[in-house]
Amino acid sequence: MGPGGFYHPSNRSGAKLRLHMMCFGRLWDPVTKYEKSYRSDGSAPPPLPYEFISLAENAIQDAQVHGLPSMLPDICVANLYSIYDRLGLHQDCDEHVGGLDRGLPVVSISIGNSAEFLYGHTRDENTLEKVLLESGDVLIFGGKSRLIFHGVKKILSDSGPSQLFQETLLKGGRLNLTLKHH
Ligand SMILES: O=C(O)CCC(=O)C(=O)O
Ligand SMILES: [Fe+2]
Repeated sequence: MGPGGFYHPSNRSGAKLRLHMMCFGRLWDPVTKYEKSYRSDGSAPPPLPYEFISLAENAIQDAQVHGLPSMLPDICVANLYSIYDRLGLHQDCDEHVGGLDRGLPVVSISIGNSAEFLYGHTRDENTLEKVLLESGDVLIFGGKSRLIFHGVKKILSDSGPSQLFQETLLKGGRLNLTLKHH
């Protein structure tokens, strides 16, 4: 919380999302998208840490067997979930159309409690696949799957590494770092 830190975002209808969020590198928000450089409290996003960039680049390199284009991230959206939080089905589609067309990958890193992650090529509930994202998992979606529908259905309590919860401020929550190129 506080300037530049986690806040409680709303969607376009004014309803609060069921998570807290902050950005590194540049600003994205469910309502203002990439339009604004400063948040309503006047704060600018903190710089994108070099370690985040290198994590994303290494992950994409490791996935090269799947023929994905490389991607130099310029934004990290950090989502913080309590065990009661979730994220509805959506597409990450506010990035430049050229990058979307080329299928520039998105790198999503999970830390803390596990999440039930749903994904599919349509919004149709019956065709959605489910995968459990555990602490340390890295999910990459790019190429033909860049505009996949996805969401977090549920956070599983007491499912993260106890040492992580003891030694950090992430007390029983889940942190997701989504790295992409605007
Ligand atoms: O928390 C997650 O695993 C997904 C986050 C996400 O889809 C997003 O921030 O756009
Ligand atoms: Fe997303």
